[in-house]
Amino acid sequence: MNEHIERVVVLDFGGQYNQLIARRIRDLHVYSELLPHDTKAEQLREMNVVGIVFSGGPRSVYDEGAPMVDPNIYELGIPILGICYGMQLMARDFHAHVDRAHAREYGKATIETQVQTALFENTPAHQNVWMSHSDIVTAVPLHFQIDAVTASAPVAAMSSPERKLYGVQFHPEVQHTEHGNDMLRNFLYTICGCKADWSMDSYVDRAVEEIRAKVGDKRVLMALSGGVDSSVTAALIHRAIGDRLTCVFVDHGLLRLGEGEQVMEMFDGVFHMDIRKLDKSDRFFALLRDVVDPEIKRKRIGSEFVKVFDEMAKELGDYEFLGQGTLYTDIIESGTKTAATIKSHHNVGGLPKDMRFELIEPLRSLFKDEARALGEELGLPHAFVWRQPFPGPGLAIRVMGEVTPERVAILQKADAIVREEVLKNGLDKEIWQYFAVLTDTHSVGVMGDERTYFATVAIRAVTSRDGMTAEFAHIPYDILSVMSNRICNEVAGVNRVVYDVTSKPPATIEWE
Ligand SMILES: Nc1ncnc2c1ncn2[C@@H]1O[C@H](COP(=O)(O)OP(=O)(O)OP(=O)(O)O)[C@@H](O)[C@H]1O
Ligand SMILES: O=c1[nH]c(=O)c2[nH+]cn([C@@H]3O[C@H](COP(=O)(O)O)[C@@H](O)[C@H]3O)c2[nH]1
Ligand SMILES: NC(=O)CC[C@H](N)C(=O)O
Ligand SMILES: [Mg+2]
Repeated sequence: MNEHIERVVVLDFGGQYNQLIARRIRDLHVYSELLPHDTKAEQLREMNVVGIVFSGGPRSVYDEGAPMVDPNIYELGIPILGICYGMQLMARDFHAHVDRAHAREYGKATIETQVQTALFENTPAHQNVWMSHSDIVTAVPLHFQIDAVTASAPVAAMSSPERKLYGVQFHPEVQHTEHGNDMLRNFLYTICGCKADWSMDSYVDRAVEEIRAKVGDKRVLMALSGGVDSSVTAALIHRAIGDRLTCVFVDHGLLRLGEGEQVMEMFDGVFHMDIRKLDKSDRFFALLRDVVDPEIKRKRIGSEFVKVFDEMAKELGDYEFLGQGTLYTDIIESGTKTAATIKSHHNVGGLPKDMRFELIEPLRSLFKDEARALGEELGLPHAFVWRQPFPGPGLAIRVMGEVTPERVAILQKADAIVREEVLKNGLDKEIWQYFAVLTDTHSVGVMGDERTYFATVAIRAVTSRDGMTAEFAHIPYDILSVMSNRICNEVAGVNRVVYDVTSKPPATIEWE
């Protein structure tokens, strides 16, 4: 990357949305990248940085060892936007007070702007934003002003416009902050004076070149699930190295009803590459016997996947590389040096430490919508690119408690009904993911004048753009009612259906 290109740097305090901030800025045609929070002011001065963003983060600013910035950064005269932890840090550094866990705010909040600063230009005085914090700035530092409040946050936004320092308690980078993109645009163009001189080079060409350079004349074994990310990755690797790519699709017994066959059918005739399906359900069920802890489930599945690939590689000959459709979302949720572990995605945090493969993951800095755009650019059929995401550990993380073939079979039936009804009613275009969860709760029911004591199924359906934040989908009651009736009537062992009405945060999309 050309050092002289104008850039906005995001200093990383370990927040879940950090890469998303950089991504949103790049979408606005300004080059942006994430750097460690302790990057020196001197280094920034040499890099043609025109704006700095302090990201959010899981820590509290007064915690021992809480991540800090080089104080000289405030002397650079470069505009700074502090987001959440970033604003709290700015408040602390200028000697204002931050209260620990004063008012927990997760999800939607309404701010009322007090001062129409450059950041809020062309946005309404009352607007919905997305919050995810428990600490709070209670008073602004000297020479700062309060720009916005919410019902529970006395300082939802603050600034010192002369010094070009701005802070917001909410997250402008997430889709659910209505005018977040306008605020980022204002920050870039009005406050930092950016030129809009960046556009994503042809990602395909660059990725193909990188794969060729890394793999040389060797071969790649690709973990293919039939999902969006691995299909796009396979197409990309295939373009780079042709038939030195072998794809392996593992049926771990935790797939949705009929999925094993459907995936192979889908690929047939579209992908002219070597694809093998392996039936390993016995092994995975044996491994999950008695396991109820979600993190243990994920880790066991992740390492078993790699074992299967390892055996396959030995059987087929000589493979040093493992291709995976890992996205940035999988990496951040699995935890990094500064980011907390939310859940270990099987393909990242679930990988064994002594794995002998080197990984090829060309999508690892992308978000889902970017992966989809890439898929379209590669000419993949619409049905591949717009499938709803399905997690690698499959139904194991949608069966609360122990995973047995019998419980998975119950879930498969309930889940098929949810999917059928969503498709029948044409809701699949607006809903990001829709599925059933088998809870570990039993409850009393009455069926045919008899008492039952059966399992509860939860329906989960969310809207989202990239899976980082989500809102529960507003499925009409009459459709929910059909789903509920059908599940209780058609799936033996279920007598109650509930609808999950939580957003992410505070919940996640999957239940485990
Ligand atoms: N059943 C499977 N067989 C082989 N590889 C798998 C399987 N399930 C997941 N993987 C690997 O793990 C990666 C991550 O899974 P993930 O579900 O996030 O991606 P995906 O299945 O490719 O796309 P989507 O998010 O649309 O489901 C996949 O890209 C793939 O490389
Ligand atoms: O490949 C995957 N391996 C995993 O271990 C995993 N866990 C969650 N997901 C998917 O990631 C998105 C975000 O999910 P959560 O809100 O539940 O964290 C949603 O789209 C989830 O379906 C996974 N995908
Ligand atoms: N999302 C964040 O940056 C959270 C900041 C801080 N840990 C809080 O709870 O308020
Ligand atoms: Mg998947």
